[in-house]
Amino acid sequence: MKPGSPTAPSAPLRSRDSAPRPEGPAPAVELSGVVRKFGTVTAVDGLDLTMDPGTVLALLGPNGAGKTTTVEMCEGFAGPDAGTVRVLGLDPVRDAARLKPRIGVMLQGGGAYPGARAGEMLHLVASYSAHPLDPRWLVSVLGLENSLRTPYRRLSGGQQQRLALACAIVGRPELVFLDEPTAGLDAQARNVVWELVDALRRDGVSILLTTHLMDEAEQLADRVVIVDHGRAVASGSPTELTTGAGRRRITFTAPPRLDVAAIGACLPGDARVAEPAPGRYTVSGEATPRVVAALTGWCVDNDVLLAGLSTAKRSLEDVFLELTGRELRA
Ligand SMILES: Nc1ncnc2c1ncn2[C@@H]1O[C@H](COP(=O)(O)OP(=O)(O)OP(=O)(O)O)[C@@H](O)[C@H]1O
Repeated sequence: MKPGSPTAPSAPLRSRDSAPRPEGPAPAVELSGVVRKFGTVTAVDGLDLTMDPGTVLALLGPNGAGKTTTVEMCEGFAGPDAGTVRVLGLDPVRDAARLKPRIGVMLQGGGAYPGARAGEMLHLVASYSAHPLDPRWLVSVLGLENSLRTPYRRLSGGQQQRLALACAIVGRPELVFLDEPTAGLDAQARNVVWELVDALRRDGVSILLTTHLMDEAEQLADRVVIVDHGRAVASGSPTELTTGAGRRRITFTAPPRLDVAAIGACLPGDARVAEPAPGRYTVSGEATPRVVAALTGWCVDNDVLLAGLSTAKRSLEDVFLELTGRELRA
């Protein structure tokens, strides 16, 4: 949360339950070999994942990657077909009664009573908690003052999203699940949500969020797990994933179907060129002036005009493309 921000949370967010437990801190979330099938569709396919307490972990992946299914198993809505799921050291299905007071859940689509007014809903959810946050403070931070008397079904999509977030955190959970928390929000509302997530993290709350927005994952997460077809294809901090231990890579755009083997043969060292998507190329190995000169030299010799060339830090989108050969938004 930026200093001086008019929406800066000032109320204590820390869970009353967040003091170290005698048995030592269990991982906030631990999945081991988790499989979940729907008929012939394998939504989650052998997923391993460990999330440290007090951190923000983003599950990043395209539509249908298995993010929501994974989160729903953590929330105890369904058990896995194989493997184990542990949340705060507990089995979310078997130990649901012990776990529910310690977690907050923001569902895609809200999971609300359609006729209830926004203010009634928030106060109802707050009443389930022994030590809730002040609902008036949350309403103010999330800009919901003018929506309190509006029935849930009449709220705009963005207002429903913000109310769902307020309901997820009003009980001071130790761990919050946020499924696509900024889907459908405008830039201003998205920033408010990002700032609130940041404030929760600073107060020691663990947050598992799903997103298909690279900038959201980069901005919020301590650790990103890139998911595709129900599997983790890469994980690490945003910096680790985008810089690959500090190295910069060359990417370039040019007409599709260039002879990548021929280009690679002109480059110094063992650099290889790949075309993971039509017209988008990557060069393996570290970007150096000699590699750039050799690449542009090949273009001169072959009358190829580059549309773009970058030696900047890779984005998570680039990382996903390199790993899967597909665009993250596809
Ligand atoms: N209840 C269900 N019945 C049948 N198939 C399902 C069910 N829930 C999920 N699936 C399928 O499982 C796969 C993973 O879906 P899931 O919703 O977990 O992906 P996701 O990564 O959250 O996608 P999105 O970003 O679109 O929400 C998809 O192929 C989806 O169609």
